[in-house]
Amino acid sequence: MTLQAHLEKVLAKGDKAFVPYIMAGDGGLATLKPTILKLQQLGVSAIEVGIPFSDPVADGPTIETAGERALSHGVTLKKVIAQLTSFYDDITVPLVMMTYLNPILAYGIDAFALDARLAGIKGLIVPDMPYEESDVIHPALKQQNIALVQLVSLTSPPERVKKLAEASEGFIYAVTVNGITGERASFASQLAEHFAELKQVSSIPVLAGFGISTPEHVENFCKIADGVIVGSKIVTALLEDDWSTIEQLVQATKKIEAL
Ligand SMILES: O=P(O)(O)OC[C@@H](O)[C@@H](O)c1c[nH]c2ccccc12
Repeated sequence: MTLQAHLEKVLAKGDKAFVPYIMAGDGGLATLKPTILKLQQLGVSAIEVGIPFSDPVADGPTIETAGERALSHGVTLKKVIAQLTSFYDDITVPLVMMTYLNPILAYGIDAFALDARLAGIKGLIVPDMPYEESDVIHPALKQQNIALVQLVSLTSPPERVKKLAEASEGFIYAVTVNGITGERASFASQLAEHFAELKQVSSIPVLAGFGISTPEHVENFCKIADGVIVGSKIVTALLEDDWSTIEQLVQATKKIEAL
């Protein structure tokens, strides 16, 4: 099943999508399997699997230090893919990989796309690759049925939003703030309008991400979007082995009445 179909199945049940972000290999590569299987058991809709990178673009301090920890464990794109492949049969939740372009080019685009599919990757986010340059990897991804997810920022002009919304695959990653990843206390007030416009130009699910860190945030964004992506809060909770916080965030997507 494609990433989009997976998410639409969640939405058809009346739930909203919950997508946790994890830094692969934070705590060592051996943590990857138990973490993914436990999140899957909690009923998350997909998992964004981040590849640590020496030169990240949009990462705030929490994700950045998680990346440094993973790198100190010797984690690489190749090792993550090999590890995921080793428990492929246990994975039922769609995986969305977040990696920068350089590791993909170093891997070899066709080899990466093939190996990623064999590892259970259904979608890909490449934050430092502008949509205009996505032709470099898009054909290889298409061949392996891997959706290339586009990020839409708050500052994109309407024409560009429309273009990105049409080009995005799997879902649209709607960034909720101007700036970097990380927990936030509050959000801009006109977000409801922004999401309404985004929903209007998109035919695929629209998920909100950046700064979402409490059950209340999750509920609020689920009223205006099809679901949420939570990164920093999940990374911190995993570090502290605090599964009740994660469970509360997931549960907050299950009692949503649309506006
Ligand atoms: O950490 P936050 O604020 O909850 O946001 C999710 C984000 O961390 C995750 O999706 C992500 C991590 N690194 C990225 C780089 C670009 C875009 C998105 C990301």
